[in-house]
Amino acid sequence: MSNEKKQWDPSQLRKYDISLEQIPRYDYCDPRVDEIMDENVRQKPVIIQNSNVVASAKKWNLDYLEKYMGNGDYTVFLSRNHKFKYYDDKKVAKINNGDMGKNVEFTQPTKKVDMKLPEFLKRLKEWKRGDDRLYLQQGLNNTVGPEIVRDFLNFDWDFCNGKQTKHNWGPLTYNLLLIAMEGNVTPCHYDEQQNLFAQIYGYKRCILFPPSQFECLYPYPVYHPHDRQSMVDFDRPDYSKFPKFKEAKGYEAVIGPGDVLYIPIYWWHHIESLMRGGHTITVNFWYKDGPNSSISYPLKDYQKVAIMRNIEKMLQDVLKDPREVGPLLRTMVLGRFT
Ligand SMILES: CCC[C@@H](CC(=O)O)C(=O)C(=O)O
Ligand SMILES: [Zn+2]
Repeated sequence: MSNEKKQWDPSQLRKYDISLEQIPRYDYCDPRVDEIMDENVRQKPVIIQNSNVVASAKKWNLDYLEKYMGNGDYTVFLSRNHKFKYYDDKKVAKINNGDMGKNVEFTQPTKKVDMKLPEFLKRLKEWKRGDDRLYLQQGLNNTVGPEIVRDFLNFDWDFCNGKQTKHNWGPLTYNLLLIAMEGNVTPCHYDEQQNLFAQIYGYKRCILFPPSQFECLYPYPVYHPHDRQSMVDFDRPDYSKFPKFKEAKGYEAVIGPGDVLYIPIYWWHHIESLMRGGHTITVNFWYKDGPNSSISYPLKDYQKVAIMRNIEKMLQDVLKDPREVGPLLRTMVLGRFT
């Protein structure tokens, strides 16, 4: 892991026992960027350097944001530890109203609150060991002030739209503004969207795995609120429950201001704000997948993940009790397809 910029030190990275190779970095105009992103060839992660995707947000430090973000209520997650594992509210509700039977429980690992930006920034500045950690994760919408809207409109949309068209992505669904405390971790998960992950301030370490590593990363069942998240705790992996995690092979990079990391759809990613690196600011660009013009065989790994998801959903719908899904699949497969 080269830290060519000397802006950070390997001691600021959390230690994991995972085999990792470097994610390549190329200038935004280098043809290899599109070759790597090409969905028909590789669709692998790449760091796009020196683009102007979010150049208009270079001035987004905390004072500027406090001054111009406006008076909206922003979504902030609170966590008792450094992890901010995503959960789906709708799936929590289904469990709480007994849709999955009485034997399924779920404890939310983080608390989602609405907070005005000045309060968030005050808590960030006054934070001391033992306090809840905070992570602001807010869709950029019309609650932000006119200066922020102007900066947003001045993102390099030609570049983003160019990638969307060239790589047959679907519509842009979301731009999420992410303001993290140093050391915050978003644990390993995949999203069903293409992602241009634009780093604005501070440094984030990103660990990615291809969809083919599905069986090494043990995602929660689809009905579970932690659907799409890995069940493996990278800090303390339970190799008896998740033996194949030992075989996981990933990619990593540390990204800084001006870097844009392309996270391909269905690729697993674990993202951490460097320890002792101060707060970080990121804006992501989530795009739905485009229409599959023509299905080509063999199917791609990520398409097989989508198929497995649909099978799980269908079984869950008909069986109702999640405890029956495993035994039925074992009956169907063991001794017949193995
Ligand atoms: C809520 C989104 C968090 C982000 C990871 C991170 O920056 O902590 C991510 O997972 C993504 O952009 O897909
Ligand atoms: Zn994600």
